[in-house]
Amino acid sequence: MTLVIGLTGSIASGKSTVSKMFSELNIPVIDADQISRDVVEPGEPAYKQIVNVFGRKVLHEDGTLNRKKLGKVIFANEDHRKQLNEIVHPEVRKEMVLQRDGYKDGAAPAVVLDIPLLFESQLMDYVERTLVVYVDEGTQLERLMERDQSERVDALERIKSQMPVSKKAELADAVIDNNGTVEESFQQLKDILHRWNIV
Ligand SMILES: CC(C)(COP(=O)(O)OP(=O)(O)OC[C@H]1O[C@@H](n2cnc3c(N)ncnc32)[C@H](O)[C@@H]1O)[C@@H](O)C(=O)NCCC(=O)NCCS
Ligand SMILES: Nc1ncnc2c1ncn2[C@@H]1O[C@H](COP(=O)(O)OP(=O)(O)OP(=O)(O)O)[C@@H](O)[C@H]1O
Repeated sequence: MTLVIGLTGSIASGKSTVSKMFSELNIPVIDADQISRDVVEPGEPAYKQIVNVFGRKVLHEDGTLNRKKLGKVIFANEDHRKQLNEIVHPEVRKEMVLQRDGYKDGAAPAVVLDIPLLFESQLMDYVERTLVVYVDEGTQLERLMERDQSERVDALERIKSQMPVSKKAELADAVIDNNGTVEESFQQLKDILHRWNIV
């Protein structure tokens, strides 16, 4: 049986970093962020709805989505964020389920759904176990600003648009404390997967 693991956390808590560790262990990862990029490509249904709702101001000259501009709009305004989520999330969920079911009862001992908004979007029924990558707020802000070269106000807007990662850690079946080194987090992951009889 293939165990379906929901990997989540908050922005810049280290989900992608832990996703890479799963790949190193030959455990497949389905990345909701990547799917959310695929479904807004020009010509996709969600792309047309985004242009209808937000206008061409959120597009580059070449017609592709200006992610920075759309991000500014939706992280500064909850109503706009809800409008975008209503357009994109159903398309992401459809594709995620398709990919997940392709792995079930396959050879892999587990498949991972990397879903940033797993708890906010109440997607716990899509997975069997939840794993949260935890980081304290100060480290989260520092790493986010460093990675995205973003301003403090923009980084804080994104962090505040999600459930606090400390709350997610309380809801999770297992937690990786990612405040230390990447190696220390990798050891925590292996210990959890050993407990779950995956490795
Ligand atoms: C607004 C967009 C265009 C900004 O793109 P950008 O390349 O700057 O960010 P990216 O997509 O890489 O997201 C980075 C992180 O932001 C956070 N985030 C993204 N969208 C949201 C959202 N709607 N609500 C809360 N947090 C979000 C997540 O932690 C995500 O991992 C993009 O984030 C988007 O399309 N969001 C709506 C779809 C969505 O909710 N995706 C995240 C979960 S599937
Ligand atoms: N243990 C760690 N030590 C130092 N830096 C780290 C650690 N874990 C992650 N990072 C760095 O912190 C930043 C955020 O990590 P990552 O991109 O994995 O977070 P994320 O949760 O996937 O973010 P997002 O929600 O935006 O997808 C990256 O630049 C990453 O290299």
